[in-house]
Amino acid sequence: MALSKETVLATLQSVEVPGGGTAISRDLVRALAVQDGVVRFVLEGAPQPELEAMRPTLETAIKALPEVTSVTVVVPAGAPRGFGGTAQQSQQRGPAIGGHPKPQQGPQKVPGVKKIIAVGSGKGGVGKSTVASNLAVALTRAGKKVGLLDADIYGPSLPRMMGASKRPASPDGQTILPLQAHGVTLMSVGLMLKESEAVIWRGPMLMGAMQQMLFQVKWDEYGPLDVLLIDLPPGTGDVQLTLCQKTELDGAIIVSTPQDVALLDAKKAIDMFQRLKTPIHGLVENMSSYVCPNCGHEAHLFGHGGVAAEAKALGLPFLGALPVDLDVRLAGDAGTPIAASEGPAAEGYAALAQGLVDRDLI
Ligand SMILES: Nc1ncnc2c1ncn2[C@@H]1O[C@H](COP(=O)(O)OP(=O)(O)OP(=O)(O)O)[C@@H](O)[C@H]1O
Repeated sequence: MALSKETVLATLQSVEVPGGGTAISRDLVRALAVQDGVVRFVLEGAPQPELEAMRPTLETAIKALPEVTSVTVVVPAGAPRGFGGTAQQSQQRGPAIGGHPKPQQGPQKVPGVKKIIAVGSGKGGVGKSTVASNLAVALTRAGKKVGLLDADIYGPSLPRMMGASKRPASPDGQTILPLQAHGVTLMSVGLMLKESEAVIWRGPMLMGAMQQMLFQVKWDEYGPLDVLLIDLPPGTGDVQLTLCQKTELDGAIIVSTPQDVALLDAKKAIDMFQRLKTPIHGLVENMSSYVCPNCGHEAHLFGHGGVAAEAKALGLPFLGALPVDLDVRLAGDAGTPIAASEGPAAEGYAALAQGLVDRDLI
């Protein structure tokens, strides 16, 4: 009888590996290929020395199968640290982030959260995280209990923008306790990983991480949330899809600059949400205009009014225009969003927040 994938998986499941458990129970096996007696797979999801230590055990076990002619087990160089491990290890260093998504029946509510709103953009660098962090603070100032999840796995900037850098605690090695900054309950993949780790993840790892960020984080740690804002990565990839499939998403806000290239990508993001049946709560034009602080001249660096026009054409609400403002950038870099201060920029965000509250979206 020809060697099957199931036989190899069953063998891997039966062998205890150094560090405890099996490579299957610890979700360490990726890209298993079995063909004509040749077995190949990748070991990923635990510290590299641990993976190297278990490689010979696994190779020996697979080679012992009668139909096997060769075995190749690959441990990628620089495998992420801090994933996987036994329950005891994971309790010591906090929960493992990333891994295959767990089976789940349909979209589920996130415990302790009334509404979930995604903040997305098509293009990167248009100010999505700036808008998400400031909107979170403005909504908090308007009396709402707000959570903010940084799902921008490839460039998590919310810890810096919100002035939070502590690694979240996990008393039982499973539940993750979010941080609190400027009155906002905050969690970011960036707080759980070393800077270079997430960028090497493939789709399933990203999807697993998203699922954990939604369901393993104790979002009501500081009281039940009226809304959880999710800062998405730019584009229309695995994170966006996971979010729409795993949770009951109440709506999405799309941020764009008025520039044609940004708008083109924003339309793709809108199309994706519409196809996934997520209501679009509205569009925000960021970097809409620039008023020279010296002479008062108003310039339109990236064009002007394009997002409002697009919203009208698509029959979607236009939520507001936010100018290019040096203070907005400096405040973000300093870890205190401008919405936490007084002045015209903070008022712009307060108006954006109030508009959402008035329409009963939050
Ligand atoms: N209205 C604004 N005025 C001045 N600077 C801004 C404004 N909006 C965003 N910025 C600055 O532009 C840069 C990019 O913004 P931000 O990180 O919010 O964009 P993003 O769309 O989330 O990017 P990414 O694609 O990396 O997630 C940041 O340095 C931010 O401070």
